[in-house]
Amino acid sequence: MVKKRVHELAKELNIESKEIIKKLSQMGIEVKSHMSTIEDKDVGEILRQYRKAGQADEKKVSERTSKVSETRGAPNAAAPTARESKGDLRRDKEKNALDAKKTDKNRGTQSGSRHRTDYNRGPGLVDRVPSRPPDRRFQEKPPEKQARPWGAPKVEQQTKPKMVESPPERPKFDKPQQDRPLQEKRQLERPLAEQPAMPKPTQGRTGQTRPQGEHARPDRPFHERGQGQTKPQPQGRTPGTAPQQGPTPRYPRQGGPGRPQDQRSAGGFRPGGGPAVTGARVGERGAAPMGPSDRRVFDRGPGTAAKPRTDQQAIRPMARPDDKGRPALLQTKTPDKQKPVSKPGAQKTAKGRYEKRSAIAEHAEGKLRHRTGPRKKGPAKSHEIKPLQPVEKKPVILGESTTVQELSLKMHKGPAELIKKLLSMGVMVTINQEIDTDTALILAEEYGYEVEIKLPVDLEAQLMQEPEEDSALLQTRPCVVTVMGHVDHGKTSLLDAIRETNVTATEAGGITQHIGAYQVEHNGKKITFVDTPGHEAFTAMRARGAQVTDIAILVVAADDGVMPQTIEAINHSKDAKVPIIVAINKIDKPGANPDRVKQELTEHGLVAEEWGGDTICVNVSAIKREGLTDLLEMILLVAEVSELKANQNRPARGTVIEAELDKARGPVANVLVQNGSLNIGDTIIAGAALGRVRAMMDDKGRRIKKAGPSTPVEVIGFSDVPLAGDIFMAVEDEKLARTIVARRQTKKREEELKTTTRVSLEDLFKHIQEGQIKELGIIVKADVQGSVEALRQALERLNTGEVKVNIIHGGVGAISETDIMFASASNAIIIGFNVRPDVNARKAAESEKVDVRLYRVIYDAIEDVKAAMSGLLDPEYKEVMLGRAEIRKIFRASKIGTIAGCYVLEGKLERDAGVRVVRDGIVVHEGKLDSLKRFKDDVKEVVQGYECGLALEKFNEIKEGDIIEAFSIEAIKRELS
Ligand SMILES: Nc1nc2c(ncn2[C@@H]2O[C@H](COP(=O)(O)OP(=O)(O)OP(=O)(O)O)[C@@H](O)[C@H]2O)c(=O)[nH]1
Repeated sequence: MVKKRVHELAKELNIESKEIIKKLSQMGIEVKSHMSTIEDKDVGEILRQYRKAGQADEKKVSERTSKVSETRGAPNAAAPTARESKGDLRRDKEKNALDAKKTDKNRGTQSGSRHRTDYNRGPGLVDRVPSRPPDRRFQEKPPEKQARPWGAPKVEQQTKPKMVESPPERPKFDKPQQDRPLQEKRQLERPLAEQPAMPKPTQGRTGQTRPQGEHARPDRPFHERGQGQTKPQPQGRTPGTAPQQGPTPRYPRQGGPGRPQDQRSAGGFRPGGGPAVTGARVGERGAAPMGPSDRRVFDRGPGTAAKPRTDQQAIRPMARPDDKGRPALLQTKTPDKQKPVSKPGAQKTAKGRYEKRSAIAEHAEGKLRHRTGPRKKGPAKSHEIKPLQPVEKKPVILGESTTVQELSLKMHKGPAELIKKLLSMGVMVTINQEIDTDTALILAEEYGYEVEIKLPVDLEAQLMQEPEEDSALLQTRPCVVTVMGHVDHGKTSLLDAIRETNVTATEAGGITQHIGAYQVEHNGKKITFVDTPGHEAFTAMRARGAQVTDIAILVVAADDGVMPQTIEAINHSKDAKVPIIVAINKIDKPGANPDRVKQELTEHGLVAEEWGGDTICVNVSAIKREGLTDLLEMILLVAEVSELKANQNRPARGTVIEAELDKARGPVANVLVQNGSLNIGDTIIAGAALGRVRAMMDDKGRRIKKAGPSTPVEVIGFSDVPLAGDIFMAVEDEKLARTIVARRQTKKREEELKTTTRVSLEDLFKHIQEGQIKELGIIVKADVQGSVEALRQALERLNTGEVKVNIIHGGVGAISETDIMFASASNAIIIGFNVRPDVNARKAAESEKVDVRLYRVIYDAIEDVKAAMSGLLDPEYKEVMLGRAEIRKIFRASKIGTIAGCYVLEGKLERDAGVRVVRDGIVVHEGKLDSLKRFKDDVKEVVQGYECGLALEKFNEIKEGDIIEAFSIEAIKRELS
């Protein structure tokens, strides 16, 4: 017969092998391990001892279960007493073990064996396993770990009332159902974090042999000690217990972590599983194998009187906003005294959490709701999910101008999208190109943006702003007189006569070519005269905002009468609201007729005083110096009536009359100080020129240190040459002046780029239509003088009523850089016949944007000009220069012909390009390439810096030094004019 091993016997007895070993040791039998064999007699002895103990257990269990049945008023169908079969020892033992575990579990112990159950039962059983102490691991666990699982029957509590230390409090567990709401309410009033997941053991500890005070720590609250276990659970909880970490299980688990599997199975409840021992009892109440929801029903049933509060703890309802209408039991409101550890605002936080969940849920469903009531303050506020608000487009703030990129950032649109949009609007821009405010405004409005235009602070206006004058500081100033009139009516002669100087003699050709300003004194009063070459300068000055003159002297030759420029001068003076004094000059001449002049003036709104009008007319003779005094007196009279005053104790301000660049002195400006005083050392600004007054000369060339109002002076010290008509001023803030000058220079360059319109045959008709061009200047260059003359005559015959052809220059030879510069200065085009521009001329033509037309047939040149003047020029094809090569060596081959060894000077030569042979600027041949080689290989192209060999189609008369020009003809799109 095979001997039993230790573990086999232990398994048979459902105990641990260790206990068998210990038992054998007590019997004086030493075994090494659980695999050791045991003699049959020893096995019999052990079995005998355990059977004896098992019978005692059965008896006790039977007694307990009977009492439970009596207490619950239900038949004890599953009582162990029903089992009479002594042969089924193992099942009996298991049953006893299960009952024992239930008891232990309620005590808070984790005894998994019958042995331990026996150990707790009394001294009589301890002797059997004296060496095994109680398992402290489970007793020392936190209360949550020792809690009785939900659903565990309270049979032991009922069957062992003698173990309860405070019997009078027991009825609390046996309260009828109507008392439970209060209990549940207390349970719910407790913050979730305070509530342990499991009920604390109450009965279990009382059933232990260990003295009550053993586990009770003096520093712990009373209810955590042994005495506290007799109290109802809600009150027996520890205020201030550490908040439970992690989510609270809705239902207590039957077998928590660390619990032996056997105990779990013996817990009396198997969710979804077959009924265990206590499951049978559940079934007695009409409950089938239950799920979690069933458990709650079960625990709240009438038959669960002994059940304390586990269900409320497990299925504690969450705080809900609709608690108001719910029974008090389910409401979450808690009196302050019932929540000793609840933090201020905890209730709101819980609510806020709920609201957050609700908001998330609503958001997920796309049902964003709008809060109608006032928003509650508190911690929950930060957790709320606000409903999405429609994105509001902020107004686009525009400045003076903006780039496409800046606008795209402001409008949150892609630059490409804006460029595309602008293109559809007919505006072709790049990403970094500036667009004006109007365009930006339209574009922003296209995308539904509001636009705010905030122009930067206008420093210019700030500078130009005239300070308010204190009338007490104003003093009478000399009047400024401008002399105007038709050509050769004697303006300069009259001034000469007045100044008693002879300026005319110094003028080249006797024609006034610059603006002069002079000051004379008559009867102790100064008069400043400004001589102008004509009305255009006058107009230009006014266009720049300069109201230079106080009185206009209109010179009309008595023998000539009112002429076109006289009329223009009248109109300008009227437009400037300047009083006019008519000087009828040359009265000494035999044909002089002042009355006819007065008559003619009346036709233009100037009626002489003697004829009942208000126009002063003075008969003068500049040559004979007659009537000059009368004229001066009339000037002073008008000035007096005008009450011309100025403050000479303020920074100077005036107008640039003329300016030039002197080789020795640098920029020199003739300025008229109109207000304030200009001093040496003053920082001055005029247009885009900045400077500091280094020296000043009066109209007689004398150095002065100060120039008061209405004083013409020559100023040295400008950094650049200002323009005639620019307003100049002395500024105290040099930094501001520099900033403004920099801006003006930038603006000036931009305007120059915008307004520079070079005439070309392509847009000639457009300019003619716009009235910008009334004369077409042409420079003719040809290979021979005969061609020049032929072209000149042919072109000059093309004059029409709208435009006149003016051959400003004609010559023989290649087109030079000088020709280009001349054409640029005259805004003319260049027509080349059988000639080519040299390298410098080509570069100059590109930079100066001079239109250079090259022809080999005179007729073509004439037809082009004719078509351009009539708007019929067909610019469908345009020659594009590809490159130039110089012939450096000539090779002659009998089969091929003449081969040119070339060096590509610029660009490239292409095999299929058109070529032109240019010798000394003269085109000697135009045709195509026959071959293009690099060494022995045919190539498609040869670029700059490389040598090549080429042969021309049907042309062998090439020479070393000839230039081969390669070109292509490109079709260009005709634009509608
Ligand atoms: N007989 C006579 N000749 C005069 C008189 N005044 C000017 N002249 C002559 O007229 C011609 C033109 O005189 P200017 O003083 O140059 O005339 P202007 O109006 O200044 O001419 P621009 O400067 O070209 O506009 C000169 O030959 C003068 O000698 C005059 O009172 N009598």
